Amino acid sequence: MTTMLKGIAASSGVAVAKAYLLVQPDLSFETVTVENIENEEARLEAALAAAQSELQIIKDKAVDSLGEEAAAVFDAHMMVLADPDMTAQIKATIESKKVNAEAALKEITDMFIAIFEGMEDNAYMQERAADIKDVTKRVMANLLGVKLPSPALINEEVIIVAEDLTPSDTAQLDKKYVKAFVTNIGGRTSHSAIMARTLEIPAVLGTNNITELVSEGQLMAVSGLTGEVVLDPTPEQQSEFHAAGEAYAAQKAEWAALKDAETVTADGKHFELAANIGTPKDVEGVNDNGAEAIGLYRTEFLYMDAQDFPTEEDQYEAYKAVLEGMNGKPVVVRTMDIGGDKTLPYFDLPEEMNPFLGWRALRISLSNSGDAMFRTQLRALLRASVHGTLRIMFPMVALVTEFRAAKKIYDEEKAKLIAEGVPVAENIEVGIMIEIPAAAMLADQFAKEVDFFSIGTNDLIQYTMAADRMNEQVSYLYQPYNPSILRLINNVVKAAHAEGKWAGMCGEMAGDQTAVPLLMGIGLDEFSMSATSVLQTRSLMKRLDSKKMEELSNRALTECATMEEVVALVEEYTK
Ligand SMILES: C=C(OP(=O)(O)O)C(=O)O
Ligand SMILES: [Mg+2]
Repeated sequence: MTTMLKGIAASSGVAVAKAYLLVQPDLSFETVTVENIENEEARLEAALAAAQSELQIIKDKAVDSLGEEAAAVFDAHMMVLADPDMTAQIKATIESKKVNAEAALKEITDMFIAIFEGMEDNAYMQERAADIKDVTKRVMANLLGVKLPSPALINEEVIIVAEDLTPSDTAQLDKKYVKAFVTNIGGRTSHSAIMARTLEIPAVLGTNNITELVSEGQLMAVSGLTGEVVLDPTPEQQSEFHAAGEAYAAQKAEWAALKDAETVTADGKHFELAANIGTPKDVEGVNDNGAEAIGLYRTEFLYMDAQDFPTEEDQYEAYKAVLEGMNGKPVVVRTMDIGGDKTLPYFDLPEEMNPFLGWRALRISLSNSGDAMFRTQLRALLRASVHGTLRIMFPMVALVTEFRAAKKIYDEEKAKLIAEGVPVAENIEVGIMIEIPAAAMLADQFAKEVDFFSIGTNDLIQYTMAADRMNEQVSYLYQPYNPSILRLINNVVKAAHAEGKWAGMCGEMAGDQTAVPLLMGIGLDEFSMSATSVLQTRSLMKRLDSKKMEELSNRALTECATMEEVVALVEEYTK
């Protein structure tokens, strides 16, 4: 029977394909007495061999998409599988206890895990314990004949269904086969949504319970334009979704004609259209979509995709590649923003009640344990600065004194490099993100000391509304067009201009087609968004008159009490 549901439209595009459940299967089993020992040992051998070949394929794919170093973890897994001692002990247990392979596998691997985990001050052995756990799951799944989800093994067109997707899950999705994804949690500004837009994979998030409603292989139709998801669509519904997909493709082709056009309004005012990136690989998409700059390079992905802190040299290479790839166009690099929903396996972040209100981003960089990491990043950036137009930005600034402390460290590292005779570019702008209401309120004071602002609305909205950006139950409070948010933004832009500085925006609101007319009216200088939204925004700006948008924003700022009133006003002014 056809089921329809609605989630948050998080990445544009339409798809009709079979569901692929990326959820952990039930690996429970009964311990049974077996007579046929040989048969049990053969089952074990077969499961080990199947797990080995699955891992080989996963590893090969990971080498292609993430590089040798990041894929090395799978070598460790394959070594565990091939360990003759462990296999011998499992077989010995089957023989002596006359139990099924599942029970013997569990008994022996549990024993190894307990021994390794017990070596508390030996990080290497702790990691081996984690490897054994991972590998055991795969062998157990093969014994039980259930499928362990392995997105890297997908070789037909599917729609991924999951509770949530981590940035590294998302990075492994192959666009050739993954036609869309649908999740239980997350919203437009969650990192899975941002990655989906970068990869141009349609996505609907925050459906609450899609993982319970859909079964493996069930046909689904998904629209990342409207947030609609249909299970077992009728042939008519399938053709409707296909038609919507074609209309969207035609629209995209129209926008593509604006790739080399200037971003000017109908009355000739220029706005800078920039793109956000997560890795040097994304630069290609930035140029393909005709962006004029990179307004946010989220460097934390460099840290998240690594097995250990990235070295100064590794970072230098990444920053250089991005600067060179942009051919002299400005690149705003944000220093690392770890914490919140972004954790590092090799860095001990404390368990917190409220990670988004906790120890994250610049707060880590300015602490004793983050100091060395921060200085390494700044040195890599300063060294790379000669390869293009670099701007540096600090995330999560609440206090003027935090900016001063960060700037002092920056000045120290710059002076050291110059003393060492290392060339450093002369005019590197140093600015801050405005994503905490305290900084938005005090923008006039900050503006005297910083070179620029970039408003991070993803966080600014969640902190202003006290509504977690990942929690769909409070997503109704997550209101970019609420007059309170517009007033904060207006305060920031006007404060910057009063000091002769520029103000941009790198939160997802900058590419939101309802927000853009308001932001143009407020006088935002730079709009940085998913690369895939740039051309659509250029097309919108070309149609609009800047003076009329000023009138619109003034009215929204002074007359409106609710988001709905603002939206109605935008509709009236952009018809
Ligand atoms: C751009 C932002 O940063 P992130 O989404 O990485 O938190 C923001 O908060 O708006
Ligand atoms: Mg942020």
